Amino acid sequence: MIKMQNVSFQYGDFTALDSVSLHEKEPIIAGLWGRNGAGKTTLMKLLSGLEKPTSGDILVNTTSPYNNSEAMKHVTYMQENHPFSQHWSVNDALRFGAYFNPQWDQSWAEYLVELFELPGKKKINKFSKGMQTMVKIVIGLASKAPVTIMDEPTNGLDAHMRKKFYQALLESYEDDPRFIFLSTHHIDEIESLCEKIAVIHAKTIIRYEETDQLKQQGILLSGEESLVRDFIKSSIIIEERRLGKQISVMIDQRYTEEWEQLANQKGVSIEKAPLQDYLVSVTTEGVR
Ligand SMILES: Nc1ncnc2c1ncn2[C@@H]1O[C@H](COP(=O)(O)OP(=O)(O)OP(=O)(O)O)[C@@H](O)[C@H]1O
Repeated sequence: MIKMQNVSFQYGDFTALDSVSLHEKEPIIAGLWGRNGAGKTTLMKLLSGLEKPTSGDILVNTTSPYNNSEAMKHVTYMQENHPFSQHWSVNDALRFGAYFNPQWDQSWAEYLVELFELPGKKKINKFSKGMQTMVKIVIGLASKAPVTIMDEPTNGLDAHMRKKFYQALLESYEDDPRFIFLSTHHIDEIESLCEKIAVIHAKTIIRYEETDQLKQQGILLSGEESLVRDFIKSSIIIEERRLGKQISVMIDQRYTEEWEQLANQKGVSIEKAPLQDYLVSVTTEGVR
């Protein structure tokens, strides 16, 4: 489906991505998590052929995406601020979607427009941020492209609409399994949908793992400082807070029953770190 091998990318003198490798051969829903400016959009632009890598190789469905209109018939990329024409209504956007995507599913498009209660004739530039996101979702899912890339697809959606998005995405994926890649900086918003998660940091992909596996990482320990320090021994501390004689640390370990039993024996309090906190901590330079 997609393969990036040692890909680097520069905007002029500035290196935005450095030696990125990412390989997925299964049709799955995968997430791309990274902090602001980490390079999510740049990576997505490279995958969708909008930018040419400075070095390295990219294959999408076995062909190089850059400047390759044939390959791009099988890739849909919905950008964070998608450049819809000033004059387009939803109906116009659907017409263009149908024109550019050979696998376009008009009945799905109409179903989604109804699901999101979008007015078909109103100009998209008069829509709220959340409504513009919904239009992106409609085009992205109705395209049924084997590689569907969506930058920040939950941007501006309220809880109710987010739920509708989850439902639509999963239904669409079950009907037609394909590689769907979603970026976010709030992992909680997409984690339940994604089988795997890629983490981008320091200009490269530092993890690409099963979501269930990643969710087990990160242990929070707190208690009297000497007890906690003695307990963690050589584990890597990725976050540390102090309150008088007490400290609270996060360590980069898998939460297991064994850790739980040991902590209880030593009088150290233990909990599983929330995934978002864990990701923020592993991508924060400093405490080690
Ligand atoms: N056109 C450009 N010219 C120069 N630098 C750029 C350009 N576009 C992005 N960058 C830089 O490249 C880096 C990665 O940007 P990118 O937009 O890919 O990050 P992102 O993870 O999508 O960020 P965010 O979550 O804030 O949208 C940032 O440091 C950004 O300032």
